[in-house]
Amino acid sequence: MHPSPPGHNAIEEIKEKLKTVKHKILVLSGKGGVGKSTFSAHLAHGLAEDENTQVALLDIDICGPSIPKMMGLEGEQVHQSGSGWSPVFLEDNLGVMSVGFLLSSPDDAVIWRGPKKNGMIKQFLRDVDWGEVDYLIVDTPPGTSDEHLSAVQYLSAAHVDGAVIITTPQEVSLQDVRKEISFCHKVKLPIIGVVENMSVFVCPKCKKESQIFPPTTGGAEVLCQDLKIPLLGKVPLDPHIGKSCDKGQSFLIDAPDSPAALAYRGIIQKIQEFCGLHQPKEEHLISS
Ligand SMILES: Nc1ncnc2c1ncn2[C@@H]1O[C@H](COP(=O)(O)OP(=O)(O)OP(=O)(O)O)[C@@H](O)[C@H]1O
Ligand code: SF4
Repeated sequence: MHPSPPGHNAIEEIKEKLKTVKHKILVLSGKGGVGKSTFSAHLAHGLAEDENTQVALLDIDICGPSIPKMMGLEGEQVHQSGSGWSPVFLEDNLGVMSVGFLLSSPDDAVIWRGPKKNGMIKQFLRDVDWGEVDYLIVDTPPGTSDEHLSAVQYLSAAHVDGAVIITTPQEVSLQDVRKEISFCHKVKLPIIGVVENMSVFVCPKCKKESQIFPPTTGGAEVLCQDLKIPLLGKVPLDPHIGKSCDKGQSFLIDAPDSPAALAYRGIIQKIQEFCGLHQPKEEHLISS
């Protein structure tokens, strides 16, 4: 069952709070474990490499917040300011907010039920004091659950630019992407494009490409052609990505010339171009 649309006051408050945020990007995946949080973290790192760009990363994966660890911010806590919660700053121009900062231990399972989760998402959107921000990246929970719909509803009130959908080349993941795409159409969320993650393995010695997960149906490329959605790029499988994340570092800095870092950069550039070209539409609130 879908949650009812947020009340008029909540929408107005969120709209007011996010007025200082120029671009809002949702990162979605139908399946868990396909690399959505890793992508969100590196989108934030990549955009924040320009010190004149203010970037905010919001992790609303209420059941499995992994952003604090990936950003090297485990154990940090949010502070209450006069006008709301202050994000945790990794750099002067990169602020992070995660439900993980509210847990007493990283192992605490967050098993809140729908209404409480929705309340938490609303609170994040309404009460975090982001300040003047160029890009807000929202790492969402996997699936097309209630949390998604609420996040999209609240964010759509504040003009979302669009969604980036992450998948692996495997059919099980692509099937969920199709559902995710129809969900986006249903809630009138523009789709920036699809990222195929863990596409191939590039041998560090001879640079030969091997398909670890051979696509049976043509992978994301065919899906994007069929559904007339941009394929933003393919990120190869690189074990160093996990190592950088475990250390809370940017893989883009750790291995700048690797095929995966180059792929991330190409995708980030396309997202920047999309945000520059597309002005977010006027409110597209859900009437269901
Ligand atoms: N291109 C890649 N190459 C190698 N490892 C990767 C790549 N992308 C992600 N990973 C690894 O895959 C694992 C899952 O990634 P991540 O946590 O980002 O997935 P997720 O989609 O956000 O999962 P969930 O939705 O369950 O939170 C991590 O260990 C991460 O380091
Ligand atoms: S891809 Fe080439 S270098 Fe890499 S392990 Fe195979 S043969 Fe060796």
